[in-house]
Amino acid sequence: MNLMIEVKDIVKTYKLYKKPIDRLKESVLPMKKKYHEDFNALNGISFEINKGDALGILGRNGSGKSTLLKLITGVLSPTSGEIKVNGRMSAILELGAGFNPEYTGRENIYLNGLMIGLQRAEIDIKMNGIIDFADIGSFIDQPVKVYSSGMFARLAFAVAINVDPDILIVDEALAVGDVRFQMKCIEKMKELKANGTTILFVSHATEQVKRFCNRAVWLKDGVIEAIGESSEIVDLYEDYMKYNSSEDDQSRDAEKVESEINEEIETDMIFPNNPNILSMITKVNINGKKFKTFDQVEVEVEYDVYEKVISGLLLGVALYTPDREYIFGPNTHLEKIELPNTRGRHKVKYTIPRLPLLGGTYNIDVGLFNNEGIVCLDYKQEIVGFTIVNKYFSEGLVYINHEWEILQ
Ligand SMILES: Nc1ncnc2c1ncn2[C@@H]1O[C@H](COP(=O)(O)OP(=O)(O)OP(=O)(O)O)[C@@H](O)[C@H]1O
Repeated sequence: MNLMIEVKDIVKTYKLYKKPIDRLKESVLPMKKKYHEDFNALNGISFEINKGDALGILGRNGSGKSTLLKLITGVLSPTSGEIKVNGRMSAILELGAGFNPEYTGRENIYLNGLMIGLQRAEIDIKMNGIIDFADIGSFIDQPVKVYSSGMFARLAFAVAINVDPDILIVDEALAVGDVRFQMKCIEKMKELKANGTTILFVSHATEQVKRFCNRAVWLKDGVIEAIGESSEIVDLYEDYMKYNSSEDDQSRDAEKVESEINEEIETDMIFPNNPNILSMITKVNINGKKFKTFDQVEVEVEYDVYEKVISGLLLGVALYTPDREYIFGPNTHLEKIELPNTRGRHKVKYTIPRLPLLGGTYNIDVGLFNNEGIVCLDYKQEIVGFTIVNKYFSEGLVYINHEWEILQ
């Protein structure tokens, strides 16, 4: 095992001032009164990352994720503790960080390359690859202050990803940029991961962490709540968030999933004008609105693929209660079903032969993803629903097979 990052008992204390003037008072009257409160954004963090690990960093807003990444990249220094980094690191922390707004895109590629530790000649060799990857046309010779956030994202990613880093650090940035570009980035990140690059990845999209990372750490109020195998940690975190998410977190989640409820869509395949739409769910049908426990439920999903082919396309069908309790959500990738992924219209039938749910109302979400579920191509929340009505025969959410035995 090759240790790439070692974080030992890190504490990061920020000084919090009630009013801006307090900071000034404290600096001009240094030996007098203390005008600030100490706030530990991180408190006693220790972990190690080995070569080839992809570590997802989870935590609600303000839990200390960005602070941790800034400490690892050296943008900030810890108040106490030690961080050892072994290898060349490239990072996308905040979009535009590390860019000089007055420089052109091309000049900023040099600036970033030099900061990462490349020689000018090495940057020259990589320059065309980076420009091709960013794909922002003639803007590459414009000052970056005129860029849109999408262009920024493209350039920042193109640089960070194409400089052969030993360690790549990505903070949320994937959320910016269009689907096509996200897919390109994920492909490249997978390639880096396969070649042994160590990756640290902060994302509010827990599914991305589950699918892309092998390990994850959950930060809560500046301490490690859990660390380990990514799917386990994501499950723990999601469980916690279900009952403890703030409005802030919820609004982020709502942004993530554009829900289009019970939408009726065209019957003929129409190619969308928007080049970011690569595939779309066009129809979802269910074989009834009212069932009894153990009835067969069939959901037919029709979708269009607008690309010649979408590698790694997957379809997921998820069952929810009206309170958005997640009951069950298989997908074609996990179950090794080869989903048609070439240009044209396709139709898939999902069958639950004996639905074990007890009385109540249930909803179904349908999602199309690519790259083993990392990039969402289309998502229909609560697109169909049904009710289960029975004569009274049991209680609870699901019927679990069981036996009774009278022992005495
Ligand atoms: N420069 C600073 N001065 C004072 N407090 C700060 C400073 N930077 C961050 N903090 C505080 O430290 C805590 C951790 O912040 P941090 O940005 O690391 O959280 P985060 O998990 O990345 O949050 P988000 O998901 O919203 O980006 C927060 O309470 C934040 O308000």
